[in-house]
Amino acid sequence: MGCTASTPVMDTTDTDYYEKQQNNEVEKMLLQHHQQDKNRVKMLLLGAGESGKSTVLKQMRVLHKGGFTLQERVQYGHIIWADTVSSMQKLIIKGRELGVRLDCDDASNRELFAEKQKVLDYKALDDIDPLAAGGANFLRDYVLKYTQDDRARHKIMNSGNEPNGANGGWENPDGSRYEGNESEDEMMRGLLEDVAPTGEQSKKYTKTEIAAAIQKLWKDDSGVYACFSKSNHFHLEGSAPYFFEKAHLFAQDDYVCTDEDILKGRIKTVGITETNFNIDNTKFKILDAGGQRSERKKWIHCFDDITCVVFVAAVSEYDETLMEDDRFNRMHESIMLFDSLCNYKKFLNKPFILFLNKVDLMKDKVRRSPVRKYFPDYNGKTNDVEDALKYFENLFLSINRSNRPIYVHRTCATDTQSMKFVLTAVTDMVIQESLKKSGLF
Ligand SMILES: Nc1nc2c(ncn2[C@@H]2O[C@H](COP(=O)(O)OP(=O)(O)OP(=O)(O)O)[C@@H](O)[C@H]2O)c(=O)[nH]1
Ligand SMILES: [Mg+2]
Repeated sequence: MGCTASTPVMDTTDTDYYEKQQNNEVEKMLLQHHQQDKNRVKMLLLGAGESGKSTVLKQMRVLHKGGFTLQERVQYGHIIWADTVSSMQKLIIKGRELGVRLDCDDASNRELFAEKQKVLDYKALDDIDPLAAGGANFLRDYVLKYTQDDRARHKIMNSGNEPNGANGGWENPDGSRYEGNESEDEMMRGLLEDVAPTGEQSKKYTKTEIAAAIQKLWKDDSGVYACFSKSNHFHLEGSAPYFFEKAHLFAQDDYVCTDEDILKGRIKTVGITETNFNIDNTKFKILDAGGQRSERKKWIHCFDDITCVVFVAAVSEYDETLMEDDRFNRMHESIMLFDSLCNYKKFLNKPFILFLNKVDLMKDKVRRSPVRKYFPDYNGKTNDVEDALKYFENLFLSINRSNRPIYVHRTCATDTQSMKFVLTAVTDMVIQESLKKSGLF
């Protein structure tokens, strides 16, 4: 008698059987997801606040995702208009504080004097839709950035809370989240009372008139320009000159922002955003982290399974202080951050890329602001951008205590043409590296 191998017979009437089947399916799916995730390139964009991380990500979207939605173009239109007005107001107010003589403060210069009055009276929040501009996050950032009212700043800074997440929820000091709306709305209303317009004043002028006044002050008031040259002493939007030049367009209610406008515009990143790309048949997940101090405690949550890190440092900021603490030099902060990330044990065997960003602004800056004044051991030529860039590049590289090379690129993140080359070189290198690691190359 032959012997046959017996196969266990499943009792398909058993309810356990169906449960086991389902579990197997779920496990299979999880495994597949895990496998897919392992094959995906996970690139982290890190660096201090305003260094240009989100601008790099925007360029990736222009190159690989066809750019921006209409909703984003409208949102940036509102934000840029508010930033245009507030930046000019700030130049006038800071000019006085810094002792810069403004032509528009001279009552005998009637035209400029009147234009200044219009700009100072105008309340940008009157003419924009705060919801379309980003809701609670926009309003809070607006108040923090521009109000001259210390009470409002103080109230926010000491609230112990930070809005985070798309709907503007707040993280409590103990780490729990508050998503509620009522008291947040109330708080925002309270804050805005401190800075909000009476409504009456603004309505005296149209946006077109205000745009014309801004452009006149920018072009004809030598004091306003002199104050701009000292803007390393206070916080001013880096793209303010661009906004002033195009103020007449941003003043139009139906103006739709171009790609360049969006690249020049700024929305601070809150938390960590994830964007997926398909580049040369490789899936990229790019994580863009908010760089301001209060945001950095969230970084650790995305450090696992990283393929590579792109560290963005704004080299033009060697003579500026932090928005969040004006006692700290921005470049020192960036170097300190680079030190801890480049030598962080989880990143030691990962490709590490350094973008020395804002080289366009650096070129203008070295002519008027000597590097040696802020970095006494700088021994390159004064006013020489190449020497200054080399100095900062060496400074960053000297911090690397690992054996792996750091890939350095000098970038202008707002320039699509040059970024196309840089980003292609970076993604090619990362794809090659990950193929080598997976043994496929
Ligand atoms: N001129 C110039 N402006 C730049 C460059 N890179 C970024 N910017 C501008 O700098 C501002 C800040 O850039 P973001 O990309 O928002 O900075 P970030 O690092 O994402 O900042 P956080 O989200 O706060 O961490 C924006 O207005 C950009 O347009 C550059 O290379 N040149
Ligand atoms: Mg950002």
